[in-house]
Order: sequence, then C-alpha cells, then structure tokens
Amino acid sequence: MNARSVPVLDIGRLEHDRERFVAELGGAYREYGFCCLQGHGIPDALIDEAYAAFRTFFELPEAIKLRYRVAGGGGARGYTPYKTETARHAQHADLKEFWHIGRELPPGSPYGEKLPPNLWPAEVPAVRSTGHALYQALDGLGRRVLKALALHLELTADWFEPRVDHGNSILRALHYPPVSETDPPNVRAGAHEDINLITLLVGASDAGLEILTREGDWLAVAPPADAIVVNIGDMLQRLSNHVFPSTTHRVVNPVGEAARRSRYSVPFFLHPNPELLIETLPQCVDAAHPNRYPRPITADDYLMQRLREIRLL
Ligand SMILES: O=C(O)CCC(=O)C(=O)O
Ligand SMILES: [Fe+2]
Repeated sequence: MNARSVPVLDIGRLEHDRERFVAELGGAYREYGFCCLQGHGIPDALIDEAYAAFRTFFELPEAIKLRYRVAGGGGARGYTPYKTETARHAQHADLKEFWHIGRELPPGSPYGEKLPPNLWPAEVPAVRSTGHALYQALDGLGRRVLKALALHLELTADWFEPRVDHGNSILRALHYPPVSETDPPNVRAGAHEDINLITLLVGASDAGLEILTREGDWLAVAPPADAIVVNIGDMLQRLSNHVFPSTTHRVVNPVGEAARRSRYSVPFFLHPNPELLIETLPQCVDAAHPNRYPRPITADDYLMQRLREIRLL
C-alpha cells in the first residue's frame, strides 16, 4: 500500500516562518517535485469566473474555435484543437484542447518578437478580462515560490526576479472532453515533464492527475480544494542540476460516471526571460554531483527544441 502523498504547505509562512518553510518546501520538491500550496491569496471568485469563461469558450462550435488557431505558432497563443499535442515519446495524441494566454507587453516592447500578442475570442469577452487577471495573479504567486526556492538553493531571495520579469510564461486553459470511446489508445495527458521553470496548477475540476514517484509508482495528486499545485519543470531541474526534479506526470482517463463529464484545469507555465542562459548553478555542483549539463542553452532555444518534440511546432 502506498500511504504517501504530495505535501501540503501554507505559502503565507514565507513571510512569518521563512526558514522552516523554505526547508520544508525544498524538502517536498527534492522528494516529489510537486507541492500543494494553500494560503496563496488568489480569490476563489477570480478562479471561478475564469473557469466559467473558459468553459463557455470550449462550448463554442469547433469552426469558431478554429478561427483562433495560429498556423505555425507552436500553440503559443489562442486555440489548439483536440488531439494535437502529443507527449514526448508517445504514439497517440492527448485527449485535450486548450487555449493559451501569454504576457501582455507595452506597445513597442523589445520582447515583442519572442512574445507574440494575445488573441482574444470576441464571442466570450470574459476570457480576456478574467484570463488576464488570473495570469497576473499566478505570475505573482510563482515569483513568491521562486523566492523560496532561491533561498533553498542558497541564492539571494530575488535571484530569479530579473530573470523572469519578461518571462515567456503561458496560462493554459485545458478542456478534456468526456471520454466516449471504450479503451482508446490515447490518454487525457500522456506521461510528460513540463518544459518551464515551475508550473502552478489551479484546482482541476476532476481527479486524474498522477505523478511518478522516485520508487516508480504512480501516485494520485488529490490537493485540498483551496490549494494550488506547484511543480518543477525541466528548466529548473536543469538549472539546479536535478536538486529539484522535474517529475513525470500524466492525466489518466476517467472510468464510470466521470467519463461522461468534461474535465477542466488551468496550469500556468512560468518561463524565464527568453534570452536567459540556462547554465547549471555552481551551488548545485560538487564532486558527488558533477554538472549534468556542461553546455548551457538559452531558454528560447530550449523551448523551441521541446515544442518540436511535442508536435506543437
Ligand atoms: O490537467 C492537469 O491536471 C495537468 C495538465 C498538465 O500536466 C499539463 O498541461 O502540462
Ligand atoms: Fe504537465
């Protein structure tokens, strides 16, 4: 029997119980690569309104949704249809469709080349208002998590700040339609690792998320309703020389009644600034832990390489 579960911590402790919180959070990530965070301060109403807006969008006819697909854009903005993304090394595409929101830039920003403008669906104006607000809120929360992780790695608390202030981060509204086929070869989300630094996952509407533990078992993630699940992605695994593992995870197909329901979830993929050179931190290298990545790569080059592998480019 597996009695283990992903730890739950209160991020408010970063303010008033910093040392112990940083140690516990670091320990959770070293072990699981995942942690559930309560006390994050993002209002329920904002999350509920954003979910309602995304649901309304996904209920539109496919022909309308397809107007928001950007050819050759790697799915970075707007709509990506059902059965498009395919997990690395997987045979069959995922049973999901999604909408991506990126960072809003001031006019004339030098980052405009790497961070394309958002598309907004005219049919559902609330996607813009709530989606943008949720983006901002999760960007802020993510930076607090990075502050704690920086301290755990013996960096200065603000080490990440100038490296993520123009991050190519993405808010992904996900819809997994009901699974009507019996025993499809596809799954809702095939086993994968996230590409970015950290991912913040706002309360999924149904179960299904599982992580691969260090012992090689699949463990269901069942966060408290008021928690946001935050996990490590490949860029931070690489930067930290695997001190923080980018844990493999998947979303399994539902059985019984749940198979007749859609599942919605909203991950926020926190990315660094595109030009950041992802170079192993010297703090994470010693005789017992040689540098696994002697050749650094920019965040943008790494992202492009990975998008091709998951068939978004
Ligand atoms: O839907 C979920 O719970 C997880 C989604 C996910 O892992 C992803 O989109 O990368
Ligand atoms: Fe993921």
